[in-house]
Amino acid sequence: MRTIDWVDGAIEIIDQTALPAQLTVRRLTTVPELIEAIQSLAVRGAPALGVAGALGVALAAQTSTGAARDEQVAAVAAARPTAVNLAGGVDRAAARLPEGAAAVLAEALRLRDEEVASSAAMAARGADLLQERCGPAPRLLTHCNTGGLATVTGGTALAVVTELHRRGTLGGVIASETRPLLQGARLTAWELGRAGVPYRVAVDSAGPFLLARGEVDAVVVGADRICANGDVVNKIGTYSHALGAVRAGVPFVVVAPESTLDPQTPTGAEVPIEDRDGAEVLSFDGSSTAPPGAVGINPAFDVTPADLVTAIVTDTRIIQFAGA
Ligand SMILES: CSC[C@H]1O[C@H](OP(=O)(O)O)[C@H](O)[C@@H]1O
Repeated sequence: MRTIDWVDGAIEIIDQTALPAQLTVRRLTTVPELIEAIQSLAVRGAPALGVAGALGVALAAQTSTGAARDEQVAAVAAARPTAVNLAGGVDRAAARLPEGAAAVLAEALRLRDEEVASSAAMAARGADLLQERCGPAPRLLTHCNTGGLATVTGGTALAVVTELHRRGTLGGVIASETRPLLQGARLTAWELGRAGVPYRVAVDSAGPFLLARGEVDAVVVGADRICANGDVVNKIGTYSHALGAVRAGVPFVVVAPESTLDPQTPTGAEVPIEDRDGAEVLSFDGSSTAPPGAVGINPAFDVTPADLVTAIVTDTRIIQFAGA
């Protein structure tokens, strides 16, 4: 099942806010509906956002013209600031606007198909690397959600996990829950369960201690933007796991398609970090967890400096960092 696709003239997505309780497909027929879905994380994950951005341009080209269309295109690109794929997907499809709506859609569908192929390539390349570096049955820690739900299908870091399971060489996997929106506990757990992969869920702050206790052979995560110097921008909590990995002497491996590399941005210091509503921190499953008057702080991403990264696995290469 694809996380996002173009079906009969509209965008269809799996509504990730309803998982794991309900598997719901939503049909988006207007650009404002798409923007709301992006901002509420009904559709999320860097590669999926890239395809959403490109299909958003196709939707704008199909439903509006002139300045109104251009405003809608700009609004899609600005829906979330951190994952480079979103604006990248918009730019790629928008370059075809002079050729007409059909050309825009064709470009968006090419991007969709490229992301599908990228997932398969990263799965094999990443599994080979981890087996080489960590022995025949690596025990992994992963953060946030990087499965098919974060892409079109297949995933990035989680595709490596499921590939090792398919090979019969996965020693185990711990998914950190990923507060406050629980992409790990809700989405990664759901995907691993469906794939028949045994897993355990840990609170985010347990990661460094589990590493210190020798329970993890490698940390494997995705990315939302990889800067020119190798700094990795990813879900909040990634940096803590990287520090724990280096302290424990185990590899910290990032799995991301080439479309997430951003050579135009020199370092992580220049990346806009999405600050989400603090109320997300102060509630759980719809119930408030803090007293009236509490104020939440809610950066959605952090920056892992390149010197903490062992390797970046993309769909076409492995970038090794000597420092780690
Ligand atoms: C394979 S990219 C997944 C990437 O996106 C997530 O962010 P969000 O759930 O806010 O879209 C997280 O950073 C994942 O690593």
